[in-house]
Amino acid sequence: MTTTVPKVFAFHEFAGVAEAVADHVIHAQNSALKKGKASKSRQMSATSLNGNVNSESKMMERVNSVRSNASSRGGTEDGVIKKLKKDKERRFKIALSGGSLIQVLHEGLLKRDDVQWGKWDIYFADERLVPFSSSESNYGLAKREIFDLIDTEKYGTPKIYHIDESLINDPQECADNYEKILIKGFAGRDSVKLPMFDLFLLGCAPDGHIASLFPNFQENLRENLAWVIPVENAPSGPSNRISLTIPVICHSHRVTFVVEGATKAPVIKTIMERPEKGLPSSIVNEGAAGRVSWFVDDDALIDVFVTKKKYKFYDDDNLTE
Ligand SMILES: O=C1O[C@H](COP(=O)(O)O)[C@@H](O)[C@H](O)[C@H]1O
Repeated sequence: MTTTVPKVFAFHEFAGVAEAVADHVIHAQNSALKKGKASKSRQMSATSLNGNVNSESKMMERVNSVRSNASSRGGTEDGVIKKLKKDKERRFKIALSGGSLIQVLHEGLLKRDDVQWGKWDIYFADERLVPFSSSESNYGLAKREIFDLIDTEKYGTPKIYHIDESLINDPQECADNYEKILIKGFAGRDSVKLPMFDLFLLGCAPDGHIASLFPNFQENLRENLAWVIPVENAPSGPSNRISLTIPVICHSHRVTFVVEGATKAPVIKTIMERPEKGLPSSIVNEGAAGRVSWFVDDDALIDVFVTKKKYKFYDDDNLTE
């Protein structure tokens, strides 16, 4: 394995991590929805064409502007309208892990007013096979700490894709069922080899597991066909789980780790300094090279030799990506 160094953003305290992670997530959202200045002006034209503007002259002005923009770019008016419709239908596809990440998102995201929750498709990186009401359920935790607290009147309702709770006693069946849910959400297995998330959010436990991929479970780490696998006899936490696989994680547009606390410093040291040990995170750092970021507090970086970056908040008003 070669040594690929990911971007590591360091923070003095938890609040700093939460705010920066929220900004990073919203930037990923905005890029996915193409909510830049260019698309904003296109959206205005779309509104006019949908008849939501009272003044007829204003509407004609915008229709003409769409026409002239179309012809100046060598396109047709029909083509532009189709594109406007496509822009409107675009969704932000995100995979969430459970554990401490949920508290980070609770702190950071709920206070932002630029989260377009109604355009989010939320999947889970992994799930512990316990009832949703258990404090150990990833979906259950995210529901209580985030989803139930969203002002849906104002921001819309996200589509949430969780496991089928009735299958928690059968890991294989549960994994197969969740894979089917992904296949449906990502346009079918025949048309896409792997789903592509706009953003895949991961934690990393002190024992090095990410999602429900554990360091010594080599077969799981090598899985390259299934999108979702059953995990049995997990060495920590609930023993039965399902997990999205390494190829799915690495195929994402952005892969982001969020890690805090001194108990994680030893594993972060191994990940950053000894990639040849092949911990799950090191495999992802390598497999998704160039698309991986780490948001880590200083406690988790004690004695870790790595280049730390300062996170710069985005100004998405100028987003043209
Ligand atoms: O078991 C799990 O643990 C990891 C790491 O959790 P953390 O609390 O140490 O951040 C988590 O990312 C995963 O979703 C969960 O099932």
